[in-house]
Amino acid sequence: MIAGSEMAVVDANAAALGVPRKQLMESSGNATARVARTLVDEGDSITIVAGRGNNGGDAFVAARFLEGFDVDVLLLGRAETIGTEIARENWAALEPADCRREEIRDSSGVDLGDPDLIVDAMLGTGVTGSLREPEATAAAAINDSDATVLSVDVPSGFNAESGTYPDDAVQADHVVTFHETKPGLPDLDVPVTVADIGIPEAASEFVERGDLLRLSRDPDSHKGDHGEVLVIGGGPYVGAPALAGQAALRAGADLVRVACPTAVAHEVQGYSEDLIVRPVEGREFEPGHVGQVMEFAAEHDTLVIGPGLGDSESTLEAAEAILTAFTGTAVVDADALELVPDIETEATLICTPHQGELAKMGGPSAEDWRERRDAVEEFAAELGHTLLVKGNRDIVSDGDRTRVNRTGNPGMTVGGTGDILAGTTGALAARQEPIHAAGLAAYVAGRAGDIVAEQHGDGLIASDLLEATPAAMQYDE
Ligand SMILES: NC(=O)C1=CN([C@@H]2O[C@H](COP(=O)(O)OP(=O)(O)OC[C@H]3O[C@@H](n4cnc5c(N)ncnc54)[C@H](O)[C@@H]3O)[C@@H](O)[C@H]2O)[C@@H](O)CC1
Ligand SMILES: [K+]
Repeated sequence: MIAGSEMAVVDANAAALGVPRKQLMESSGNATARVARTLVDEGDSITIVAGRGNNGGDAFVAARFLEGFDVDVLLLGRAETIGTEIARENWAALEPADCRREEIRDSSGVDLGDPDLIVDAMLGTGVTGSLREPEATAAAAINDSDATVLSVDVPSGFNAESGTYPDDAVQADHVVTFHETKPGLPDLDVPVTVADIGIPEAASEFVERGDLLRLSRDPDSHKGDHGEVLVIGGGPYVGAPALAGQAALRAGADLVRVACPTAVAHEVQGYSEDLIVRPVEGREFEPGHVGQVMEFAAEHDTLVIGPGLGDSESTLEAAEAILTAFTGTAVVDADALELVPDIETEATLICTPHQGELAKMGGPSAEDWRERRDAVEEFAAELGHTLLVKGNRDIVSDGDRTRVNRTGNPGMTVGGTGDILAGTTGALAARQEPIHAAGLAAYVAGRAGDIVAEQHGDGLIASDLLEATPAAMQYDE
C-alpha cells in the first residue's frame, strides 16, 4: 500500500536512479491496455476519457497498445494545456496511431457515445478537492453510461491519500493501479489489478533526490511553523552545540535556542548572532539544571541533546533525567547516546550514533551494509526508537521501515559533521515523521558535504557544510 504523495517520492527516486518517468508511463499505459483487453471482445469500441495530467498520459500510451480496437480518445481540454511534457509527447504520439482524438473545450462538449468500455483516465493521484468542470460532467456521463468502466490508477475523483470516495467520483467496475495498491482501493467492491511498472526496489530503499519532495513548504506558514529547536549541549566543548544550532537554522528551523552552561554561553553566542542562548549556571550540565531545562524544553518542537555535553557522571545523570521526563521528540547524539537503552521514557527518540557509539549502546556491528541494515532494523525495534547509524552507507530505521543513504564522502570524517547532522535532524523532525527526518537529514548533510568537497576535497571542515545545507535541500529534476 502506498499513498499518492509517497508514490511521487518513489517515482522521483526512480528517475534519480536512472528510470525516468516517461518509461514508467510507458509501462503504466501498457499495463492499462493489457487489462482493457481482458474486458472487451474483438471489435468492441473503447472510449478513453483523459485529463491533462499524467493520468491522462498513461491512457494515451494505452491507446497505442490498443490498435485494432475501435478507440476514441477524448481529451478534457485543449492539447496545449496538457500539464506535463511526457503526457504531451504521448498525446502527439497518437497522431500516427489508428484512433480518433478529440479535444473537449467545455462541459457542453462531453459526448461519450455508446462504447463497450470506458477507460477513465481523467485524474489520478494529482486530484485535489472535488471535481471541477469539465471533469464533473464527464464523471456524471461515465456513471450514466452502460459501458464497463476501467479506471486508471484510481477512479477519477477518488483520493489516493485518504482513500475517500466522493459520490460524484467515477464509479469504476475495475481499477488498474501501479506499483502498489493505494489507500482505500482494497475497500472498493471491484477488482483491482496492481501492475508492476518497473520501479526498482532501490527507489524506496535508498534515500534519494525524490525524498526532498517531502520538504515542500506550505506557503501560508508563519514564524514558528517550521519548528523551534532546543539544543542542549556544551560545557567541556563549545563548538559542537553552536554547529548543531546553526545547522538546525540552515535546515529550515524558524527559531533555535541553545541551552548551555554559562561558562561557554558567550562563546556559543559569539559563533552566531542567529542563535538564542539560554545559559544554565556553571561549567557543565548537572542534575540541578534539569528543572530549568525542562521549562525551556516545553517551548520547543524538538530537542537535540548531546553535542559537546561531555561524559562526566553528573552531566550524564542530568541528561538521563531530561530524557526520562521529556515526552516530545528528541535527537540524541554523542555522549548522551549510551543512556538510551536503559531509559524508560514516553519521548520519541532519534538516535544518531556512528558505529562505535552504536556498539556502546549494545547495538550490532556488521561489515556488509546489507547485514548491518537488517541488524540495525532489529535493534531499533528492540529499543523502540529511531536509529540513524552513520557510516559509508547511513542506515536509518524505526524498527519497521528502514532506509539507506548514500550521499557523503570520506572528507566528512572530520570532527563536527556529526553535530551538523544532529542539528539538521532536529530541524527536520519538527515537521517530519522521525524516519523521514532522519533519512532526509542523512541525505542532506551528506549532499552538503558532497557540494563542499567539490571545492575543498578532503580539506573540508564541518562549518563549510552550514552554508551548503540550503542548496542540498533543493529538489531539482
Ligand atoms: N507517480 C508515479 O510514479 C507515476 C504516475 N503515473 C500516473 O500519473 C498520475 C499522476 O499524475 P499527475 O500528478 O499529473 O496528476 P493527475 O493526472 O492525477 O491530475 C493532474 C491534473 O488534474 C488537475 N486537477 C486536480 N484536481 C482536480 C479536480 N478536483 N478537478 C479537476 N481537475 C483537477 C490538475 O490541475 C492537473 O492538471 C498517476 O495517478 C498515474 O496515473 C504513471 O504515469 C506512472 C508513474
Ligand atoms: K483515473
